Amino acid sequence: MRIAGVEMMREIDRIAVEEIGIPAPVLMENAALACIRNLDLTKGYFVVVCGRGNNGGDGFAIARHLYCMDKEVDVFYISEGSDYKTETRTNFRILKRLGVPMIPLSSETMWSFREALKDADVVIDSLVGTGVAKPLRDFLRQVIQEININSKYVLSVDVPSGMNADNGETMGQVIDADMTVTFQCMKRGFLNYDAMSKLGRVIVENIGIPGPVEAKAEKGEFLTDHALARSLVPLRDKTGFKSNYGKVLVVAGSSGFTGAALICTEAAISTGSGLVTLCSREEVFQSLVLRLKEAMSIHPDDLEDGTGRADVVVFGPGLGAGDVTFDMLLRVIKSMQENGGRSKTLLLDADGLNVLKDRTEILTHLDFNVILTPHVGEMSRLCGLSSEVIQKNRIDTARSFAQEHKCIVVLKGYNTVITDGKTAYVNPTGSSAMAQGGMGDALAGIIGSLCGQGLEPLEAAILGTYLHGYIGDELAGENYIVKASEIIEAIPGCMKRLQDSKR
Ligand SMILES: NC(=O)C1=CN([C@@H]2O[C@H](COP(=O)(O)OP(=O)(O)OC[C@H]3O[C@@H](n4cnc5c(N)ncnc54)[C@H](O)[C@@H]3O)[C@@H](O)[C@H]2O)[C@H](O)CC1
Ligand SMILES: [K+]
Repeated sequence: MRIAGVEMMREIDRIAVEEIGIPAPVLMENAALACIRNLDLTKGYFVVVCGRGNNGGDGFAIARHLYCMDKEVDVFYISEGSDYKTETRTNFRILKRLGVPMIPLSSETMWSFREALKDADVVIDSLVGTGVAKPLRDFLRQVIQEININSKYVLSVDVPSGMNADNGETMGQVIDADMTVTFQCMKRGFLNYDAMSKLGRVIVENIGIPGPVEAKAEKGEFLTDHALARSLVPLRDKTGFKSNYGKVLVVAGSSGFTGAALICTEAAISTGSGLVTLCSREEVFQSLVLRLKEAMSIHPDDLEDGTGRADVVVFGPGLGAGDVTFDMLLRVIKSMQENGGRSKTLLLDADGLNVLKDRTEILTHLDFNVILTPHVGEMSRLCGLSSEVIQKNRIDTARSFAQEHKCIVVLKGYNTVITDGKTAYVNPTGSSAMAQGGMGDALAGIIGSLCGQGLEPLEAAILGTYLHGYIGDELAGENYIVKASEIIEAIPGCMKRLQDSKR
């Protein structure tokens, strides 16, 4: 599914109507019906609040459908401002002719508006959508405030009115929606963490604009959907041998951080790697000896050997952020450069990222694939921006770092961003039930394993993050929190279910 901002939505609309010739009233009708589909039609009394742009037009059309269904409908509308656009005027006039109660909003009608809001089972917010990107006029702010204070349940049409669809910021005042039915594409602004609490449940509805039209206006930003993730799960050949499923070297763990090594290694094994080797220090193996059943092990002195044999090196979990780790990283990089590494991948996580602080230029001239999996703190150390700035611009930050350093960035957190600098995918799975130590180590092992099984690094990162969160969501359905070890146990079953699913 594509992610779009204001300009891209306008362009999609223009191409659909002007170049392809889909009549604009058809799109408005489809938009209205998409909202109707998501309304609780067992309810009896609906209040529709309409602005003067096409978002208001959608609202007028929704009111008509509710009227046709014999629902009690009151329409309140902004009576002053710019002229109606053609389709909005058409829908406004139809309602007038039908005799649907229509009340212009003003200070005189504010009292009856308030009473209607209190009585309404559902309030439909059709004030403004993607057409406004500047601070709202005072009167509109007041209307929004009344809706927020007095309504039981609000469905926002396309965008909660007052939210900037590009960045999620509030333009003076914003509707606090229970559900947002947005059209055709996920809006970029909805991915802003601060915006999420205003959206309620988000439903993306197709309004009859064909995919190729969207593609013409596309800006390379997508939400990973189930169908994409499913299509990426590797098919295992009947005659496959362990050497067909990738050799992964995990370089991880130190005294006090043995769990990181164990989790990362086991995650790679459970995701389906043919051979997984852990490179760690003696003391790590002493405490893991009884637990690592399927993995092989090597001593750090043999790092070059292990790197030479591996298709993928996952480097960093629990290693420590000192010079020893940095030296090990340089040895891995040198060995990968020397071993003709175009198809090989280095995944850097945790301390593998921390040792790159102020040294990220070493990433730019490597002959093999590099994947970085930072959380926001690690991203901040890598790029020098504050966590606050990064969180407000997650896609842009990850994308420009990936572009500049010629690598793939997986910026972790709610709505993890995966990007190679050209395209960016936002992952919709996972929740704070997974916010625990060890989760990142598991993700690194999963992505590394998928690379070794032949997925392109970007694909491996897209599927790995989706799968990791998908498993977390399944487990969180019945558990308050989810442990990394539980994720690992569930990987094979979830991969099978994902692959077999029809959605
Ligand atoms: N994208 C599509 O294919 C379709 C979109 N539909 C709906 O149309 C809106 C976008 O409509 P548009 O007319 O461009 O803009 P809005 O309705 O969001 O708002 C414009 C409206 O707002 C008023 N206004 C402007 N600035 C201010 C301000 N500072 N303060 C207060 N009010 C302001 C002014 O009256 C403008 O006219 C999209 O979201 C969808 O809901 C289609 O119906 C289907 C196809
Ligand atoms: K709206």
